[in-house]
Amino acid sequence: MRFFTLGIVFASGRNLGTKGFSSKPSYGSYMEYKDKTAKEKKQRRPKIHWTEEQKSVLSAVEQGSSVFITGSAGTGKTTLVFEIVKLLKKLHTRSRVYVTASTGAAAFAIRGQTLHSFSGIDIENNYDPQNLLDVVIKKTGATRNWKKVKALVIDEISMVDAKLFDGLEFIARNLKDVDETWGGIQLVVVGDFCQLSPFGENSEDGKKFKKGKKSKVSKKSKRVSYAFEAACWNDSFDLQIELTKIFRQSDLRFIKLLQAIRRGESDHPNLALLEECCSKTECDPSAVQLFPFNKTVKRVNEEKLKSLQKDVVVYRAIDSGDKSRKQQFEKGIAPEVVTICEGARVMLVKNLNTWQGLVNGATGTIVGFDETVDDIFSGNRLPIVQFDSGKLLTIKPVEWHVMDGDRTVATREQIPIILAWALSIHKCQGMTLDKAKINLSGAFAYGMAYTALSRVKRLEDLDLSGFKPSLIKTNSMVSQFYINLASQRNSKDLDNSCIESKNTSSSITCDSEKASTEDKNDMFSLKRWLANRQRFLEMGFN
Ligand SMILES: Nc1ncnc2c1ncn2[C@@H]1O[C@H](COP(=O)(O)OP(=O)(O)OP(=O)(O)O)[C@@H](O)[C@H]1O
Repeated sequence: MRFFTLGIVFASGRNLGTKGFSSKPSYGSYMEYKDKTAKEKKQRRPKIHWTEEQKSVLSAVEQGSSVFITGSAGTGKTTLVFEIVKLLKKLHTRSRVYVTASTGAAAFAIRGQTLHSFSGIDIENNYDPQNLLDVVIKKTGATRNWKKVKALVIDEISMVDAKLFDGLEFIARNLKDVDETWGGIQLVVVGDFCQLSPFGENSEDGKKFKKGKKSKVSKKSKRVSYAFEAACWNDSFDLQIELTKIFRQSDLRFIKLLQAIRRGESDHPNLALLEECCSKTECDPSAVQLFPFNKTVKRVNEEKLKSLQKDVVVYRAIDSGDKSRKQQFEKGIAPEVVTICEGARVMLVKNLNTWQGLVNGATGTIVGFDETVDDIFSGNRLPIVQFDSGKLLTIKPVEWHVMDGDRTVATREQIPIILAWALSIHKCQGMTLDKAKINLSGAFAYGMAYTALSRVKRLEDLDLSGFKPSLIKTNSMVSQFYINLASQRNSKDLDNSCIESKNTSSSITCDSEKASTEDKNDMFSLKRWLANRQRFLEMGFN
């Protein structure tokens, strides 16, 4: 098994283009409308320059290795998954690659299906491996998936229980009838254990538990067990890698602050920076408000919509496909009903055009309804959104799919916006927000403060209330996991360097040059390199 963790490297955010869409498209027929939408999708996409870390993952995947990819928020995990899926499909053919995520929202984001629907496991199942196997064998579709799968991607692993992870491995080994870990399936597992997880003390039920209202759920979910605690975890991967180059933020002070919060440090000197964000007197009306609880979010959005005192327009989703699979839409981000009016604050919930900044999480205001374009299904005029970036766009319906491998089993058609005066912190995981007004009062979960604060690119875009250092919480098992991951990499670095330095006396110089050219701005890497160098000298190498 290999461990691989590079030093922390900071990079500036991507520069997005400025071209806008026409605000008043006029499409004669439904087919023309679909054609035009397809052409728009094919517009130039931004070029991604893969980092060395990302490249090492891609080359490992290309060689058939099983990998675990982790890293802070905004390190490009999801971006990498898309590229990995392309590679896997070339390696194993389309129909043998299954892309899954532990939640509906995450599954939509990576154009996959939920882990449960792929595997045939129900959420309420007892995770005893033999019991799980018995459940799956009775399901023809799931058994077929397991027999067919050659590569399995699992995103948002922080939300998968250790027992479930072991159970899935047991099923794979048995149904594949191959006596290897995971029955020889190439596994790609992705996630950040420092962000939110839905179970145990990390869920809203955890709050009930703390307050002493011992509900059935809270009793059951008292113990948090992370996938990395699974007995098969270490044998499951050839490579475990922590991506360290952060793309979402570029301000070094902010990055350091977020890293400290991610590690659960509630006394970091950079915490003082948050004080400035707490003392803002004027609230930017374009900022998305984030709250720990859904009920607050719903209340704020409803109150705001009502206060506009305008006629509302209602868009109902059109669902098609398998009835049981359609239920999955309820858990996803695709809204069933969108109720809006002129002046409403909204947010895109699908990437429309990454190059133009029209991405999941982009916010704007409804400035009117297009007189020339009807929603083909509801007959309503389509809404025109003035995005905060300045772009004006008529929002047309898009499709979300529930997949079973490479088969679409259900489709939802809806306009891809939701009301966005307020959102829950759980819902914003994975999003980049232009501006956020975060109220952390009552934040109850490990990683909640980190997940919320890491959504914005700059400290200036943050308006904070209800914050106290005690809200910074990281599970100690999670911290230990990351320390082990880093230290195993460090000792591997040292071993390799020692071998190199025995072979060539110039190896330290070469490494030094490499560090200074590749990681110019990377103080952490440099410090680590210096520490290693010191250890070298102490060991008698020079
Ligand atoms: N190699 C790269 N070059 C330039 N931009 C990149 C690169 N990799 C990722 N990005 C950009 O970084 C941003 C964050 O990426 P992404 O959403 O994939 O991060 P993430 O690790 O999945 O974040 P989160 O954990 O919050 O979901 C995106 O805008 C993405 O386009």
